[in-house]
Amino acid sequence: MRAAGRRGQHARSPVYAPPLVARVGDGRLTGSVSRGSRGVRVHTQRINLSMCVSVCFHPQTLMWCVRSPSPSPSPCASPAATPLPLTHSLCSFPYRLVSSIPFLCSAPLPCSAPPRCLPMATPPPIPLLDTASLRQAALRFPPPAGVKFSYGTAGFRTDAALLPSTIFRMGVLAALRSICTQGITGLMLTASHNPVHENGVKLVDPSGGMLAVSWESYSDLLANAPDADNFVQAVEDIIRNEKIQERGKSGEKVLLGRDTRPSGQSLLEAAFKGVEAVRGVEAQDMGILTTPQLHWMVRCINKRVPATESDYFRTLSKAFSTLSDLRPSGLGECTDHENLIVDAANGVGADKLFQLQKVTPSLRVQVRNSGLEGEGLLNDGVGADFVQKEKIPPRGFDASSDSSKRCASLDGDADRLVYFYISPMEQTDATSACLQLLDGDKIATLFSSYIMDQLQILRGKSLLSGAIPNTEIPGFGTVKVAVIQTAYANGASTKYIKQVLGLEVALTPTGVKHLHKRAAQYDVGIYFEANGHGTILFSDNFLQWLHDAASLEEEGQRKQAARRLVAVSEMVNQAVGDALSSILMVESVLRYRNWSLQQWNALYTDLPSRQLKVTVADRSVFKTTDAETKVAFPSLLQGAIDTLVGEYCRTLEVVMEFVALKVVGNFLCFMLVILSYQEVHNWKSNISFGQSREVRGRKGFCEAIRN
Ligand SMILES: CC(=O)N[C@H]1[C@@H](OP(=O)(O)O)O[C@H](CO)[C@@H](O)[C@@H]1O
Repeated sequence: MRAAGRRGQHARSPVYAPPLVARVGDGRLTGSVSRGSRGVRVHTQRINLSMCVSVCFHPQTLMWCVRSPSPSPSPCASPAATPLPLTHSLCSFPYRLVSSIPFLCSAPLPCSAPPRCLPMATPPPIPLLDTASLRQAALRFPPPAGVKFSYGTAGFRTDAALLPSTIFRMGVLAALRSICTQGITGLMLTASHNPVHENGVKLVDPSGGMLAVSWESYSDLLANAPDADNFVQAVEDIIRNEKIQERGKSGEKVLLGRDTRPSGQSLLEAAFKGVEAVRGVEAQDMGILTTPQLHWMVRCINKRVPATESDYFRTLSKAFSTLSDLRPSGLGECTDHENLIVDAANGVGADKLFQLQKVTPSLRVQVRNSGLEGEGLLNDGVGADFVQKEKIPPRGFDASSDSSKRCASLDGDADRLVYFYISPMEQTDATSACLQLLDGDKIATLFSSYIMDQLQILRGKSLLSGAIPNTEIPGFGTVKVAVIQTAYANGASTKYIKQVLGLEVALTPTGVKHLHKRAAQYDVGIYFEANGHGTILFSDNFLQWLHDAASLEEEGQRKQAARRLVAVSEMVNQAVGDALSSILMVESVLRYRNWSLQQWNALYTDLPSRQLKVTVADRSVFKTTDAETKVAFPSLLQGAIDTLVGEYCRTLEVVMEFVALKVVGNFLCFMLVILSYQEVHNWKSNISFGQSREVRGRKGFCEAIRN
């Protein structure tokens, strides 16, 4: 908005550094203040309101005035309206002062007649975009020919060389999302567990969670626009569709993070250019981070709590110490004298673990596969995905010298965690050593049993009094607790959680966005995918009660249990699954129980299973239902799978749970059945799974499922 004052001695000299922010209706009004010959003026940067206003500040009376943009050069010619005191809530208008500014200046009253507020029928459009420069910027990042981008379970992921246009465009989208939600968003450059030559992008909503599902189609739309003109058109469509023009405030920002991939730096440039192509939105480089750290920062910054990387480490470390201090007496010394050996997948988790360890001396960790020269490539024969799928030790681990040791694996961006140990050869019937995997399911049961213990204490019951579903706690009421899993969960874990812990288990499709959303419906929602993604969520209501109980209860067991749960809520990432905070949680629970990995593993025995992955020409052909446990299309497929499963059940005497079908949307993933796209298309004419070329081409279907 144009400043009204004549240029004079004081014209445009800034008076206040702090930004001035007033909330107006559902928009926010932000401006800087300067002193002109007519007094002190507030220059608004952006207004998206049902009425268009400027704000001026009456220095002698400490008054605010709000007026319409003047059609004449002299706004003071407008009829008078009563100025409103600074401290006034401005409620005669739909205005609320959200931050006041210190009064520093005493210039003369600017106008003889204060201006008035004048509603305007249609606000003039405030362009977010300079379409010409957006087009110009987009021209610098042309999309690769013949590539179709598809927003997968958690964003885009492909060969890094193909990504600059997509990253630029996701920068634009993250900026639009920031304006639309009036919050700070995030953009993480990572391809997680995928090979080092790939990269990708995950977008973070102001809640700290994944990008809203309703915006995923915009991502596809932008990423696949064939040229700059179509891209600009698509951006304008989104702005219109989401009515973004009317929502803007200032202070919109996108936090940018990246993992250690070499392609990260140049893709970061593309992301910067994308964000800054949207007027008024700032991009802030947060440096090299784990994916969960960026989610955590976005969540915290939007909640106005300290959100730097040091804050992250400090918060985790403090909660870990609290849990150590609250370890029940009488358990004796911890059995975990040995270091935990962590395979960091040659990724970002290694350095972050070093940093965490610096502020958490009682965490005894030895890091391997840290990505240093000579240690190997990111995710190559190492990391949580490798260990979980292959069930063999990662590179850098030796079956004999590391046997029985406490080990864990992260993935490349440290949002997955699995634990494992290698059984000594004499304890296995095989000729080679056997890796004992403690995957996301085992972690979920460990966490759930700990949470249930604490609830039992809060309930005033003995820990031995058995399963307590939906615990009634004096002073709070019923605490709704559930464990959220996907179709990949091992049936033995589900049975244990339901029957031994007495907890509800909910199934959702694969992808953190689904599990997280479901977990948030409970007072305590523990979610984990078998691959090691997961966390524990607490409802605001229950957390508030826990805080009160932790401070108000008399010294005793109940107070301790409340304090433990508060510490858990601070240590375990509330935005997304986080391998580093999950390590601290696992270590805390093992210390609390004085358990070794072997004792933890003995909670239940996994049913044997094998996961097979088949690349198909077009995964979108396949539709699943019942949280991905059944094929809905092609329609004959499920019947054939059932028949085949039935046959193998008979011949191999395998249990039904072993052969349940698991299908995932990102690629076609069967726990058991192998088929190819071509075969699905020939389905009606001659398909017989057991005889298919793919099946014969491997070591054989029977052998595959026996492993
Ligand atoms: C944040 C997120 O949703 N991550 C997804 C994604 O894992 P990444 O570790 O982010 O690659 O793909 C997995 C397999 O499809 C799925 O299990 C998981 O939930």
